[in-house]
Amino acid sequence: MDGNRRFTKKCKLMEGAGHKIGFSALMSMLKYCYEFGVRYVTVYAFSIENFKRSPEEVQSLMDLMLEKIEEILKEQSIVNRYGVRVIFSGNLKLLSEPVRLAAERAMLATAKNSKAVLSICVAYTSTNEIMHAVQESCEEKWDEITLLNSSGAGYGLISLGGYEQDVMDHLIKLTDIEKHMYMAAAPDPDIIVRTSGETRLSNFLLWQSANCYLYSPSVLWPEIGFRQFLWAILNFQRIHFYLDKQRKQS
Ligand SMILES: CC(C)=CCC/C(C)=C/CC/C(C)=C/COP(=O)(O)OP(=O)(O)O
Repeated sequence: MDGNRRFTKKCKLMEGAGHKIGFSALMSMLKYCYEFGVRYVTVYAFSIENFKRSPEEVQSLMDLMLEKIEEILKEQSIVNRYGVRVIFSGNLKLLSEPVRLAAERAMLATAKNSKAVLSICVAYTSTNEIMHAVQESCEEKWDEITLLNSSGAGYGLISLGGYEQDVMDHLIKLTDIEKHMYMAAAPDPDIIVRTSGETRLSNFLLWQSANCYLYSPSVLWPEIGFRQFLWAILNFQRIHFYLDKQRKQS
């Protein structure tokens, strides 16, 4: 959701206004998604890098987050109207207690919703997610790892699948790591939309985006609307249709 501060400057608004309008833009985009049958949406709301911003800005973003979490829990909110399960993904221990508790409350309150999943990435970076998943996988198999070390057997520790899996037994497999990803509740994305014309992933879903279509409209996030939503879907379908045709011909 790139370009909220630039939108504030561009429209000469009060500090923080761009992020508030950005939240409304998010609600509109979610409505389009759910109306058109997109069941999994993941948003990059606050990265671990964002903690390096000025304390005032971090505080104001956290206040906004808190206010908006309360809003999405209301009976008539988009989340409840469309039966959306909300998941906060990231290193939630880095959040202040009120925000972390509100996030946990939101996850609990929507846990039984089953029509769609909204993953909100906060205190998130992809490299942190991967490190966390590898550490959890090692911890899970710690007894076996120590046994292996003491026996001196020539086994591999981590397997990424493929050839080496045939010739060696491995304790930690790709599926073990994936199960511990913050993103485990959602399938890999088909489309990543990054506004303001940026084509970098900036440490977002690096593991999950291997086969993903990146769409980067030039609008700032608060300006995003139905036109960009439609373009994202149509371009994705066009590329898929073309790749399918190529595959059938070869
Ligand atoms: C509950 C919930 C999901 C709340 C989300 C609210 C929201 C819109 C958060 C966006 C936060 C953010 C750092 C966006 C990037 O724009 P930027 O600040 O980096 O702006 P810039 O790209 O112009 O510098």
